[in-house]
Amino acid sequence: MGFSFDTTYKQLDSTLYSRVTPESIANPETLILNDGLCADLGVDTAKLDSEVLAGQDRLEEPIAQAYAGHQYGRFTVLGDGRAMILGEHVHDGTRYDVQLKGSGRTPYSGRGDGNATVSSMLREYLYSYAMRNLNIKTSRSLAVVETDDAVERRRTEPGALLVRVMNSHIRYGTFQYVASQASDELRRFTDYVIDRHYPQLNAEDRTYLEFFDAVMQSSIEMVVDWLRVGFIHGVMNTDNMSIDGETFDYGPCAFMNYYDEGTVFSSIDKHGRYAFGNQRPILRWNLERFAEALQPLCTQSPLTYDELEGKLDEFEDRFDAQYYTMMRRKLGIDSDGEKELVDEFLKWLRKSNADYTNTFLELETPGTFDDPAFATAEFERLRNELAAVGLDEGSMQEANPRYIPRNYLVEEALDEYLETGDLSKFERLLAVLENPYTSKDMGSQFQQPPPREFDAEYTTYCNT
Ligand SMILES: Nc1ncnc2c1ncn2[C@@H]1O[C@H](COP(=O)(O)OP(=O)(O)OP(=O)(O)O)[C@@H](O)[C@H]1O
Repeated sequence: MGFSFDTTYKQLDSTLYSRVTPESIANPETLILNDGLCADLGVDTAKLDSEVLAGQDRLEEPIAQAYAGHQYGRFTVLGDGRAMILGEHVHDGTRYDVQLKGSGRTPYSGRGDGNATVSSMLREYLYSYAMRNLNIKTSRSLAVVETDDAVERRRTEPGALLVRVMNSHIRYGTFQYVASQASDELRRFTDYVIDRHYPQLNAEDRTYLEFFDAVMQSSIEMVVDWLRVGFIHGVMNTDNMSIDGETFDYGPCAFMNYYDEGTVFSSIDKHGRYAFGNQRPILRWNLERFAEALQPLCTQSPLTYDELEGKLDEFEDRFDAQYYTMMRRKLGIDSDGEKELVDEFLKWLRKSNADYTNTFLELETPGTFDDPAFATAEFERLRNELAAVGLDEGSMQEANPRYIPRNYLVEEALDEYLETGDLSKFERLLAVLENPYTSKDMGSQFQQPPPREFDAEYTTYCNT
């Protein structure tokens, strides 16, 4: 079977999207296809040739979605400027958006060319693949298709399309957009989103307050998962915050190596707004903007704005509870207590600036890494204290990855493809990241952090 589309978004108000046509593409070439995702979608890989993947053989008229968002704190009206939804694919009762990214201009492109470079789409493929295998809710990448067109960015590269699959692409920013339009659509749109994403808020107790609560909870879980593995999203604008707690838009993201809550890699994040340790306060800020977008619903019962603010006031406690539960799992502590020990360990991490990923592996199995940070009396003392209450191997193995996408290895793999057309390094990395918690030894080189100088200079880019 191929895709089986049934696009409910088109039943919404026409201001919410535009009907679009993918650009015609000469010689699309599939570089990589995600077999596991094809199986999950119930789609036969033989049906997905590069023409189909590039939207050239469409079953439905694609749409580009309208949305708004706070970008670096400033409100802007946006929309899919280089993306379009081919359709909503339904399989086994589950609905998925199938979206093309890098598919050409749309009514929302502004001055943009609508395109994406092959290295940035391969990069997004790899990070979303890693996140999924790290058991973090995320968009998934079905394929990368290279085109014949050259795309000019920092360097000129072949263009490419990414076929991206999500439960939906509805963002906090979609609500901001609907709320900013003088229309009655907000209530209908909110009901649509509840039906699609939170059907468990069933008819009797379905209130908009519970919807807000559920979105807040799924976002907290997502960001706590990021903190668990050292992920820095890099561009937590409200248009990149999924309503369903799915991580997406892997533009300037990267994983932290050496523990420092101020870590920023994105070239345009000059003030560290989206630094590793700022992801929690930024999530709260974003939720405030989301609550404001729901404000028009508060003029009628059952929701009042005070109730929404009451929920926001729970944010810190709820985030902390989730965060400490997660940290205890990383340290193999079963019980609910030991907050002080967790804090003491975090203090050590801040001071030592040790490699975040390897620290927990070293705690579990001392002597794994030849790193002076782990040969100190203080680390030894903390380990002994933890051993008295924690270090439960089972929980540690589930919480602590052995492999993350190390920034320098990702860059080497992408450079090799650009320079020689050889994808083997990239494919090897995907193989390592297929089972990031595996006990199988994939080779210690994949656990090696970069030289500190490389890490300090490392820069990621948006919209490439
Ligand atoms: N080359 C481009 N041409 C047209 N629009 C673009 C281009 N690059 C980015 N945009 C638009 O700029 C806005 C912000 O970009 P952002 O980096 O958040 O999105 P993106 O990486 O293109 O896509 P997404 O957030 O859906 O993963 C989006 O509305 C996006 O569609």
